[in-house]
Amino acid sequence: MSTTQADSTAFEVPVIDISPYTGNGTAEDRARVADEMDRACSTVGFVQVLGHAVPDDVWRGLGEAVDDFFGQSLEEKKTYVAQGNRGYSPPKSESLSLSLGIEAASRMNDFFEAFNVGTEARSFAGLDLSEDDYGINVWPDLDGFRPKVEEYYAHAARVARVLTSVFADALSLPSDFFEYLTDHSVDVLRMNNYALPEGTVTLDGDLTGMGEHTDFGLVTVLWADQVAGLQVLGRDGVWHDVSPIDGALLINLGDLTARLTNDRWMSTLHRVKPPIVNGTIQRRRSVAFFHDGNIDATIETLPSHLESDNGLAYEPITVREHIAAKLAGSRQGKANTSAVREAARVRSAAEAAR
Ligand SMILES: O=C(O)CCC(=O)C(=O)O
Ligand SMILES: [Fe+2]
Repeated sequence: MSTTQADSTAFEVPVIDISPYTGNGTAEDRARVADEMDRACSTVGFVQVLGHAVPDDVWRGLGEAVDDFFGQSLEEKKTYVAQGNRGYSPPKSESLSLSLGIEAASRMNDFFEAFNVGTEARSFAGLDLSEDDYGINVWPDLDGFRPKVEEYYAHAARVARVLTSVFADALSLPSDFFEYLTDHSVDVLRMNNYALPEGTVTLDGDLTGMGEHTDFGLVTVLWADQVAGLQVLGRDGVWHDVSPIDGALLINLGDLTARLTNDRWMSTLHRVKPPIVNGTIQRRRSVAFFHDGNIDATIETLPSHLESDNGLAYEPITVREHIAAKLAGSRQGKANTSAVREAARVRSAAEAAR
């Protein structure tokens, strides 16, 4: 067994049933869900969501698509390497902790491999958007892959939008508040595969599946295997193992929502450190849907949350500027010096674990 510095006692990721929002819930039921969301977002920043209404066959189809894609040879997968935040990322091509300005302790890039698709500028015919900001999808030549992924994508996008309407209620905002931030949202679906062919690296217990990071945008909807590996940094400064209960989607807030609420709602640090059992890593899959907001939207702290700034107010930032700074870190090895608050949290957790 590797040491993961995780302690799973006394840490729970709240379970919230959002069916009053996905169906026709009463005002009272919705208010209860919004209250639960406010509590979860201000104490944990991760939630397990039930009542999301993703049909079982769509859920299963996504898993099949992921297996089909990653089951190909590395050589085949590499033919889908693409520009920008699209296509295939081979193992060890990224280092997520640099998105926070932190050098990975192992100085080794993360071993996950990923395949990304997302919103394209050309889907918004009436708007003058650049493909450089959005990206052009590449689709593998695999039977059934594209329809399965597109079906799940549509559901994940729906769930993300339902969540922002829960957020609007929970933050006492007008119910259409998030619409002006998200009507041409930069959304990306990232399929992650954590598996290392035997003999490719030394299994020394210091391997990182995906380095510690916060997500960049408004909210992330995460479909994940129940295999161990995902760890979340609690307010106690300790990394906790998290795995979803049956049928739950995990959701977590990103930096932009933390900025809106001046950190009352948490963009929680997380990482993936699969346990190594008898010298082998158990394969794990996850699929993250990132709902990041319109590329040209300016994110500034809500007037209702300006008071709680402990002397550290966030400057307004556009979604474009924020994403560019984070990606420059994880993809080009350039530390993001503006993520001061998040980086301080990672360092103090490392100190505490010593
Ligand atoms: O694999 C996971 O469970 C987490 C993935 C993740 O954090 C990400 O893709 O941003
Ligand atoms: Fe993440």
